Amino acid sequence: MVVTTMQLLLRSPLKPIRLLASRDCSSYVSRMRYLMRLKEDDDACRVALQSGTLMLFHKLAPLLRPTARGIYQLHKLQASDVKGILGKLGENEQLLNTSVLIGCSDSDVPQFSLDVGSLEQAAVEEMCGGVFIDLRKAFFLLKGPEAPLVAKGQALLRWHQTHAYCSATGQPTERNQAGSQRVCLQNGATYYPQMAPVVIVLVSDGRRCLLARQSTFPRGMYSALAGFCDMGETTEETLRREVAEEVGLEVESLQYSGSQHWPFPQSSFMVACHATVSPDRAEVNLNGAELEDARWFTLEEIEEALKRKTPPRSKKGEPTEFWVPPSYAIANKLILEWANHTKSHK
Ligand SMILES: NC(=O)C1=CN([C@@H]2O[C@H](COP(=O)(O)OP(=O)(O)OC[C@H]3O[C@@H](n4cnc5c(N)ncnc54)[C@H](O)[C@@H]3O)[C@@H](O)[C@H]2O)C=CC1
Ligand SMILES: [Mg+2]
Repeated sequence: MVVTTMQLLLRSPLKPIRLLASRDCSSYVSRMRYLMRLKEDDDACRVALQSGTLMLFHKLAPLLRPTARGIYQLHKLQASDVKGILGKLGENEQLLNTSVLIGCSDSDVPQFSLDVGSLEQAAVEEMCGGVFIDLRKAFFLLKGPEAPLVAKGQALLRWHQTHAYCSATGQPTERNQAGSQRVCLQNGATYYPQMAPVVIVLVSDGRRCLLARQSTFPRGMYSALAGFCDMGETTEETLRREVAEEVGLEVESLQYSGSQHWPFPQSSFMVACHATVSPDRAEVNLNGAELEDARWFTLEEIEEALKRKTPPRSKKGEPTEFWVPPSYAIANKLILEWANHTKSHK
């Protein structure tokens, strides 16, 4: 059937998305109100910093702590620990005030992140018993809620490092204590941290799913198709355009799956969907300028790839086994959902 008009169907539009309820709803509300206050009240935020926990970064690489062979955790420090490190390494204690507020733990402890890129990396690592690891690698090592926390911490620090000046006046901007905004000292314009909206889509023909790779991806890794939204586009329009541009296919239906903040390249807001194409109109016509390869994968191939929890190693010259993004990446969630759905309908 030739699709002449936009036939993108959002299936089950009224199906509710269940949120993980906290054990005590009122404590969730009070935590959110507390965070709101810290963003508005610089003095309260400075007090909170003294009793909060800090995640350290060095030139945007997070500090992790090895806990057992191959197992790492985010290394969280107290303000007093950080002051001690700054003092021993001859750095002004005021550096602590460049921390940014990230959140609040379930036990009501405010969480901050701080970049100590001005200090010698090895010296900080030795004093903390940790190691600064590139964020992409850290995503393979961290489990549970630590990965989104570290992503948020890094993204906010990066935003401050790249928004020191007003884009209208060229004059310096000044941050509030929480780091939730910056204001131009000349014209008073307020800047807030931004994310670029991206649609990520796992296309299926009912039997197989379509994954692609860019030449910059690590060897052997394939992911779902993704693309930035153009100004004025809806999610559906971006999805339809990106699939057409990148692989020359026309999608027939889509279903929303979830969303995620992704700290690369400068903070993206990923909107994840499943989409279908007709099996008799599934021939890929690759846009070689954007993608190195795009292929249909069977359920068996996907199940094998999902078993690999870390990037496979291959000897020089040998082809690398096919693998998919780490479990924290929303692409992984889409692939897992597709595999479970396809298996249950076999
Ligand atoms: N969390 C996840 O599971 C995954 C996340 N991603 C992310 O999705 C993002 C978008 O995917 P791509 O295929 O690269 O997008 P894309 O297909 O739109 O192509 C990227 C190109 O779009 C242009 N562009 C337009 N607006 C842009 C903006 N705001 N920022 C940067 N470039 C912009 C640039 O020319 C850039 O080279 C990537 O940055 C990647 O990090 C991609 C796959 C999986
Ligand atoms: Mg793309």
